[in-house]
Amino acid sequence: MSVVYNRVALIGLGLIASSMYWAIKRAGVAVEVTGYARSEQTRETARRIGLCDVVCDSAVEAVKDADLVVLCVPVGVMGAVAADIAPHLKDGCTVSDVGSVKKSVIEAIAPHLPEGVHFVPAHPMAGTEHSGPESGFDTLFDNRWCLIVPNGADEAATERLETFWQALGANCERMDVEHHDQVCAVVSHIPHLIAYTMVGVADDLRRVSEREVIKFSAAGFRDFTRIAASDPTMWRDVFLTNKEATLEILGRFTEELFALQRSIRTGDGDQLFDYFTRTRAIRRGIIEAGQDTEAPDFGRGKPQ
Ligand SMILES: NC(=O)c1ccc[n+]([C@@H]2O[C@H](COP(=O)([O-])OP(=O)(O)OC[C@H]3O[C@@H](n4cnc5c(N)ncnc54)[C@H](O)[C@@H]3O)[C@@H](O)[C@H]2O)c1
Ligand SMILES: O=C(O)C(=O)C[C@]1(C(=O)O)C=C[C@@H](O)C=C1
Repeated sequence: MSVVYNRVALIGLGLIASSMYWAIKRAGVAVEVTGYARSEQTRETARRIGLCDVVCDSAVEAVKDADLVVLCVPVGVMGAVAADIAPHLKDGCTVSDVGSVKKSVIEAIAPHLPEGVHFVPAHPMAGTEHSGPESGFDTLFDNRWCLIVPNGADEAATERLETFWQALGANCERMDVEHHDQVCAVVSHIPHLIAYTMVGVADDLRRVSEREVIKFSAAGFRDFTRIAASDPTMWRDVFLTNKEATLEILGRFTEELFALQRSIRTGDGDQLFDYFTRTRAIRRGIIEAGQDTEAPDFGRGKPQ
């Protein structure tokens, strides 16, 4: 793979930035990668594990002469970081982010950026429940979507960023801002809220959580606990900044939940069966589209 950006700066050295760094090295798409994280401890860890070619003690230093600057911090602090680095950006460089929410992040970042800097927001649809500089790995983005939200950005700068993400293993798709936030509310934000709630309910039932949860939990509840172990700062910010879309989808979700509750109470087995049949087809569709690498291959029939 050839070099796409000479110098890349990663601001915020957590799961996503560290995965980006290892994937950048694997692909050889940048000559030099600088990094900055707010806490001294994170910077020390980064230096110890060789995360980034140069770990800087300020964001201003990290973005100096960078051709691509990627903001990899929680969505609630994107604006403050943009304000800090804006006067020090190289003319003609691209600024991007990996935030899980787009409308509020664009509103927070864009006003700070000088003319002559290209702003191309992006969002890799890949992650784990882990966070911090030691949680990243180079295959995180392989065969995952990276949503690009150009929002009027320069075409050449957008295509260049797409080439970069493709080199990191992702497939790119462009989306407009509102659509992005609504889709992510459905496929990511509300599922996380449901997992947090389910694990919280189990925890409230102390008797259950102290013994039975650990002892009897099979795949179903374990999947919920994995998701509910996700970073509290990141997810607090997601819900506070994607209020409109998450409240709308949550409203739809509770309506459906009440309908199912009614079916259980009235003994409407047909309604429950039809509902579960419909949702099962969705799961199979995801697997057939090759989006779940851990799932069994339904095409091969039942396991022997
Ligand atoms: N974790 C996921 O599954 C996932 C997936 C896609 C996108 N995202 C988005 O990526 C971004 C980063 O998420 P992550 O999972 O890598 O989080 P993380 O908690 O692993 O890392 C965030 C990093 O940002 C640093 N940071 C926080 N405030 C800062 C500031 N003011 N200045 C500089 N650094 C600061 C933290 O110290 C930490 O190193 C978030 O915006 C999140 O919404 C996360
Ligand atoms: O795989 C996970 O654990 C994730 O939570 C990743 C996940 C998701 O919900 O799919 C989480 C947040 C993102 O913005 C994108 C991806």
